Amino acid sequence: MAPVATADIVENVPSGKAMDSVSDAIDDVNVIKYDEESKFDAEKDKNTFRQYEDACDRVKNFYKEQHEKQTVAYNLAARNRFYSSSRPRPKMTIWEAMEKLDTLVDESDPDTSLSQIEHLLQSAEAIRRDGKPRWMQLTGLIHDLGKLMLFFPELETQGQWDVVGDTFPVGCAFDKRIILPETFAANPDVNDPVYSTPNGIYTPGCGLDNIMLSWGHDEYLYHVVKDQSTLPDEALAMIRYHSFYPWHREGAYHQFMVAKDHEMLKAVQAFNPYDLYSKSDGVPDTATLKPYYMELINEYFPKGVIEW
Ligand SMILES: O[C@H]1[C@H](O)[C@@H](O)[C@H](O)[C@@H](O)[C@H]1O
Ligand SMILES: [Fe+2]
Ligand SMILES: [Fe+2]
Repeated sequence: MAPVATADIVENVPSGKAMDSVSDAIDDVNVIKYDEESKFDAEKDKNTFRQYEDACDRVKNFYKEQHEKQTVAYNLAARNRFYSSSRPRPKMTIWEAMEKLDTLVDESDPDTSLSQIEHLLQSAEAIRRDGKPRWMQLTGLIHDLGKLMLFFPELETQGQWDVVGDTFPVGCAFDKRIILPETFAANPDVNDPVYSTPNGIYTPGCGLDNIMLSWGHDEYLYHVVKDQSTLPDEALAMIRYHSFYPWHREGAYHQFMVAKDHEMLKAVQAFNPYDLYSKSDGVPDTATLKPYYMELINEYFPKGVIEW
């Protein structure tokens, strides 16, 4: 857990008794209160988001390709490439990464016409306006930076289908609650005697850490951030599972969860409205917001330059 900027809180608090309330105050700024209603999405018309059956051909074709090609074999190969010790790792700061990502148009997304940097700032700003912890604001700011993998040739991404879009486990049956489920018919794993069973290669209660989620920007960024930042576990879960809608929204694959996953589910669900419904907010002014977020980045990424 990262140290909180305590200067303001600690000032003028000399006695031992009062110090207790200081640590209470520190906890308070860092903790998400799950029972507290989000003010931010109360006004949104949620039925206008994620309408995949009515989506344009660009989005439908994206999922057709993704559902056909995300196989166990492909996922193992992608992970091998990523973990290979000989892989040269590009180096850049978080802000440089945000600027680099800005040219990407996400083919899986029916809900935004804005650039990636604007989407990241919208998410972070919505979290900040709702008075959520600083680490969660930063999580909003960076959560999609994994899409940068498209620009790193050594990762050999195959197109957008192994970078963006919702995620789902491979190695067990594809659940009907994944969007456009009929498009899995063309995935060779549906004919595999093990991968096509409800639990597949996994056992119930094995924990989500042991499930191979379709390869893409969530898993990639999770691995980059977990060793190079001081962000808490909840932030790492928000990054790793934010596209896992069949799990966090539809309630699928719960048989694999362990106690920690139930805690993390609350965090991911608390994060989701800020990712999804902020897409209809106004366009943020990048230059004005930069100083605030640079400070936040420096707080949780002590190295400055990140190895991607
Ligand atoms: O189209 C979107 C987009 O690619 C997001 O970054 C991802 O997190 C969502 O799950 C997906 O539906
Ligand atoms: Fe995402
Ligand atoms: Fe996002």
